[in-house]
Amino acid sequence: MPRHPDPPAATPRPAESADAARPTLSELDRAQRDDAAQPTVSQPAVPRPDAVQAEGGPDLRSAGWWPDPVAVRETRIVRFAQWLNDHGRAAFADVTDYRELHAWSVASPGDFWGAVADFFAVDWTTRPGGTLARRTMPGAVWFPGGTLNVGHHLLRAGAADQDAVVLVGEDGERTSLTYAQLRAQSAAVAGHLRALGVEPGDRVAAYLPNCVEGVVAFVATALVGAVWAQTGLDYAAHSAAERMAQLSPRVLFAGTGYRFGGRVHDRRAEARKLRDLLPGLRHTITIETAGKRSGPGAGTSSGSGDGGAAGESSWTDAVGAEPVRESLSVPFDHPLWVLFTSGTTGRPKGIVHGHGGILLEQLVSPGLHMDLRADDTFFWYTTPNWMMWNAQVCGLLHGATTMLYDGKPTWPGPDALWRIVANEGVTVFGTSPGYLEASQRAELRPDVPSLRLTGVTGSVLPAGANAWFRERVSDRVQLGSMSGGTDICGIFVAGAPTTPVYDGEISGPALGAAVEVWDDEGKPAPAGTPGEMVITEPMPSMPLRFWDDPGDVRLRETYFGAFPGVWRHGDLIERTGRGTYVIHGRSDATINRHGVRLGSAEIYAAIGDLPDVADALVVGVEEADGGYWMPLFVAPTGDAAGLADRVRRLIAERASPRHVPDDVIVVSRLPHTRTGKRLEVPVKRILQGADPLRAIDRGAVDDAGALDLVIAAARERRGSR
Ligand SMILES: CC(=O)CC(=O)O
Repeated sequence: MPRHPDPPAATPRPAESADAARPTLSELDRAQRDDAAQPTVSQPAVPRPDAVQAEGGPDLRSAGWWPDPVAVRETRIVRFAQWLNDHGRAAFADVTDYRELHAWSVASPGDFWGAVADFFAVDWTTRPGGTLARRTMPGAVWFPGGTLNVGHHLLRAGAADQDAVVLVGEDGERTSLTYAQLRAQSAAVAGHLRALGVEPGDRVAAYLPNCVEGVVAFVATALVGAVWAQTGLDYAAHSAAERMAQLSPRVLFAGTGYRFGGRVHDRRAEARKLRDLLPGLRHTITIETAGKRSGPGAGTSSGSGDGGAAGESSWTDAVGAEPVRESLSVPFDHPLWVLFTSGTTGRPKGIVHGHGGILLEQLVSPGLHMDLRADDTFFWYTTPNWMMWNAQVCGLLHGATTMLYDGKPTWPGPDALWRIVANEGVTVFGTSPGYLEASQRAELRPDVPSLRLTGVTGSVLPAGANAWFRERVSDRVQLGSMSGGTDICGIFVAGAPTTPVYDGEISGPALGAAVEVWDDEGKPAPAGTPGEMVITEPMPSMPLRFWDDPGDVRLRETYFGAFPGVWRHGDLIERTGRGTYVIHGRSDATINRHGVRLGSAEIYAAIGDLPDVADALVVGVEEADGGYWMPLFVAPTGDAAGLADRVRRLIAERASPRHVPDDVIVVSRLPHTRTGKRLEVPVKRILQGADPLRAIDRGAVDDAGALDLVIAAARERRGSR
């Protein structure tokens, strides 16, 4: 297979410098197929001020944030639209009009993704023979014949002496690597993997906290064409094995400990347990992470490195190995990593993504939607268990500095993440709605002058959090809510530098995402009516397959079972009259009370700023006798006297009397997935009679004791009704 020459030392190439002399991917593609024969999709639009006035549309004064018309001209998304016009690939009347750009991106997906590859100067080893050779779902064929390597792209864009990765620990310890160091270390670790006998397509597992070594290990794995799979070090060994044993990894990178909530958690024994639970494992590379100072006997024995049975080596051995001189060029659809679903419904499914699809998605989502550039410091609070870790590392594609934090977001106080933003000069910051709400409850006033964009994802951003952000953080900084998922390691709906932000709404469909809202019969739902979010055109980062799913049976069932040929994502979503979106929750957790569909998000939003509610969880349970029960669990911040009545009153006032739950049950704490998501579906299933051990993988829950509390409290209340 051809290889890229010497990628670890590659000189960064300026992005957006496509070679005009070569045939463009769209030209190649047009020769292969007739895009015009394909159906186009109806397009939602995000209105501009002039357009809105002309159409007598929504009152723009209700937009909480509006793009600066001068500043947008400098954004990458506008430069992309201008570039499309200049190269005759599109003919936009207004390059700052997001609606036009989006409509084009989904009417001609092959042209769009091909243009992305050219605009960002994707470094093909072998140029593909077209862009979208088969436009079907599942089974789309993207960039046939093209070969490349994501690892090479992660290393090429940053300046040698610029920080590539910075880790801040809970204790304030700071570790960093420049791009030159990242290149050198990942080439060496790649050499170590090769010396251990790792072949393209072999799996490399990681059991690590957030650490710079994890980034190096991932890049190294990609450079040799092996497949990365990671579970955070906070998972118990058997839960990590439930994910990774499916893959029979050859090599395991294992950390020794992590910090969380002011404590060091020594994980050496757990790592040893995991090693014994992975069939076919040949070698473990131990990385001394936060547990290194926690006692004697850290498992760092310098080992054989010979690829024999159960060898061991240290990180020092790995970075001291003979470096590879080149990355392995692999086909567009060569597997890059396996991401796992959160495991809240049965055994975690392994989602396999490819080099080319992830590269393109991660050029678009941070590069165009977040305007990420080489001079940015990009910090998204995440754990290695969540796809946002993968997305954040892809900030390297843009030459940015990627910030990692290992610890609790509210330790030693609720402002922990804001302090990192301030101290490190973070320019693009990502967090969860929950963190913003906690900041609001704590009445913080973060002083973060470096910030120019904040993103949130993971759950629904209530309108109150937008207003708080404007008043207490900045009215200059765009606060963009977005939603996509592990399934594509990317976004379906999001903001962009050219779109306004309306409180509690997501600004529009993401580029390349043909988002529609359908009713249960598969007909488009009118604006203002919640329905299923569907995607009607293929995207290159859709899963190549699920791990161990012969004939793609589970993959088809998961995404294409409801509407053949159309991706049903499982989100209950509404398109507003102005073309923005409101997500009401997961569609399988929808509350359907006496025929009225209610989104749990409206209930959370109604009580989100109540200072005495720390957390809430609502479910709707269809009962065996045909009845319907809707309990709301609340965890109080302090004294719970009178809380249930206050909660009921507020929901009736701010949502509607229909949203008032049948019961408000106060519990001391609530469970989530380890990525911070509410456990609506498993709790509902358990209350409907499912076996708790089958309804959820307890290892995927942050506090399994809290889950038991919720179930016991619910049963007790139901018994007394
Ligand atoms: C981008 C996302 O949608 C992240 C998530 O919620 O998993």
